Amino acid sequence: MGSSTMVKVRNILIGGEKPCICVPVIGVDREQVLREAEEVCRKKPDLIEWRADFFQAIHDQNSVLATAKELRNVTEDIPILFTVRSEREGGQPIPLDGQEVQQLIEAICKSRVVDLVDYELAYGERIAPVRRAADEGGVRLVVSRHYFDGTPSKETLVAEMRQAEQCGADIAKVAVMPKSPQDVLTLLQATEEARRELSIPLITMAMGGLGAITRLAGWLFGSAVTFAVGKQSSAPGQIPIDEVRTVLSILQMYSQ
Ligand SMILES: O=C1C[C@@](O)(C(=O)O)C[C@@H](O)[C@@H]1O
Repeated sequence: MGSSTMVKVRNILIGGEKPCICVPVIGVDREQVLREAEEVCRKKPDLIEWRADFFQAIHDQNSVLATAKELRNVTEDIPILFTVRSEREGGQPIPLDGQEVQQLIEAICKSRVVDLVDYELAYGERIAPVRRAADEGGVRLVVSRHYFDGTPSKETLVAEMRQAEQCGADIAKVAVMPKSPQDVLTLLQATEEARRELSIPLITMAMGGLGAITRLAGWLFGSAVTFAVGKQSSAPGQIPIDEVRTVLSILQMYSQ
């Protein structure tokens, strides 16, 4: 099929000709989140990710919704991706179980204060109701899978992106932790194959130092978004946004 579908979110196009840069915000409370967001917005990322698993009041839905609303005022037209990364996939320990996370994500979708939500492929049957809530709120759904301890086979990675699409994802995302240059190639090959097969945009990265190349050149293989550091890093191997932007612009200039 080939990834023909682009996802338009506010003023940006995900899966278009240019790669998008997403910067995480990982503050632990309202003040930190808003201050960090103000600071990173000055660097003009294409997207902001609120990693709400770092937020200490995550158990208090009203507080999460109120902070998301304030974040919206800070980021203005920069789209917000709302993520509660599970501990098993590299996130912070949080006092919510699977059902409570689902309820929170659905509430966030329906509140319409964010533009995209991340939900893990491992949640399985819970994805369908989240998809419906996303539709209700006009929110885009990113279905993700993270391997913090290694890199599965290319076939597994492609199958997971395919499964994400079948579950109704608007965007499929996979992250791996390479232990060798071969693992980095596996991630890039899986990206390139999935790009040819699937119709939704992909976000892929290899983490850590070995994987840094994928954060800079992954879009040439089909990764539509790269995560970069605005103020604080949310995963190993992320590179500061200004440096990512410089390299992307050089690659874009000479890869036409
Ligand atoms: O899924 C991802 C990608 C990421 O893990 C990275 O490696 O850049 C960073 C996370 O904040 C984000 O949710």
